[in-house]
Amino acid sequence: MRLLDLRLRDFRNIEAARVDLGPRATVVVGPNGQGKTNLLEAVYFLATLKPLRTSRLSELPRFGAKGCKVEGSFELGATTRVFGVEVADGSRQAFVDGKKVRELEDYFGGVSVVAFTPDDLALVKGGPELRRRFLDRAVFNRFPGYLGESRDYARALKSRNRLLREGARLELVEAFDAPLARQGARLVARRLRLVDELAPRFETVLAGLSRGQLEGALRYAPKVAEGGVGEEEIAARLLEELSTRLPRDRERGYTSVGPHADTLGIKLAGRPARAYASQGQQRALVLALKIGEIENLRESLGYQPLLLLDDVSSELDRERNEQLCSYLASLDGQVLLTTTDPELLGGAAGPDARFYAVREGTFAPLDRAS
Ligand SMILES: Nc1ncnc2c1ncn2[C@@H]1O[C@H](COP(=O)(O)OP(=O)(O)OP(=O)(O)O)[C@@H](O)[C@H]1O
Repeated sequence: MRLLDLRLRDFRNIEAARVDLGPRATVVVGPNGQGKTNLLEAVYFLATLKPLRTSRLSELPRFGAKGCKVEGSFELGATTRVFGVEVADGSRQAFVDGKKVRELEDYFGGVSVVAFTPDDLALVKGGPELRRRFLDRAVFNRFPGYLGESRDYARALKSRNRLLREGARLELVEAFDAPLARQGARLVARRLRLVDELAPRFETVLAGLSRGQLEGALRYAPKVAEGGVGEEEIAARLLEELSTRLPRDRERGYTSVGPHADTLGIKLAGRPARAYASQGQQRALVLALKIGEIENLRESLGYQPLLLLDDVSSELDRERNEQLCSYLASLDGQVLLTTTDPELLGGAAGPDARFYAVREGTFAPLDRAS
C-alpha cells in the first residue's frame, strides 16, 4: 500500500492543496497553527472515515465553507485506486474511483493508517475513555468491519438510553436488549482478539525500549467474558446483566453495562500504570503501544500501515525520541511527519524524504538544502 498524492478542498484551514508523498518519509514543516495537523488529520480521515481530533464532522469544513473534500490515490498491489471522502451538511460520503460507496466495509480494502499525536501521551494517565478510544481505533485498524459494528451498537445503545431517560415501560426497553447484547458481544470479542495479539508485542517492545527495566501488561477483561468464553456466551451474559440492571439503569437514565463502559488496563510491574507510572515511564508505555500496534498490523496485514506522526518528537524526552527515530529509520513503509523543527527528526526521515513547508494552510515543496 502506498499513498501517492493527496488533494484537499476546504478542509479546516486548508482552502485547496495538493501534496505528493514520497515513497518513505514526507515531512511537513511549519510554525504553530499553520495547518500541519490539519493535513495529517485529512489523511487519517481519508483512510478511516473518522476525524482524528473531534467526533464532529461539522468541525472539518473550513470556516464559512458548506463542506469539504479529501481525495488520495493509493497504490494497492498492481492497481491504483482513488479514495475520496466528502463532508456536506454534517454527514460524510465516501467514494472509490469516483463512485459513491454504499457499504462502509467496501471502502477499506487494503488501506490502513496508524496515527501518533501528542494527545496520545495522555493515554496512560488520562481517563478510561482515552484508553477505550485507543483500543477501539486499534481494533478498527485490524478489523475494518468494526467501524460498522460499533456504529450499529452505538445506535442501539442511544435508543435504549433515550427510552431509559424518558422512563419508558420496562417491556419497551427490554425489546432493545437482545440486539444490544448481540452487537455488544461482537465488539467485546473483537477487542479480546486484538488485545490477545497486541499484548505480547507491547510487552516485548517495552522491554526492548527500556533494556529490560520495564515490565508492562495490557488487560482487557470485561466481567461478561470471564473464563475465556466465546461470543455467544458473552452475548447471553450481557443480556442477563442488562436485565438485572434494568431497574437501576432506569433510575439513572443510562445503560451501565456493555463495551461502551469497559476500558483497557495498562499495567507496569503488575500495578495500574495510571496510578504509578512516572512521566518517562508513561512515554515509554505509549511508545511501546504504538510500535506494538504497527508491528502487529505489519504482520497481520502483510504490509506496513501508513504512519502519521504529529510533532511527537517535541513532546518526547531525548532518549525516547532517539528510540522513535531509529525505529522509524528501520521501517521501509511510508511515514508522514509534521514538525516545527526538522532537527528533532534526526535520521528518521532518511535520505529520500520529501519536505513541504506550510503557511496559513498553503503547502509548498521545500528544497532540502534551503
Ligand atoms: N474548520 C476550520 N476552518 C478554518 N480553520 C480551522 C478550522 N479548524 C481549525 N482551524 C485552524 O487551523 C489552524 C491550523 O491548525 P493545525 O492544528 O493544523 O496547526 P499546526 O500547524 O499543527 O500547529 P501546532 O504546531 O501548533 O500543532 C489553527 O489556527 C486552527 O484554528
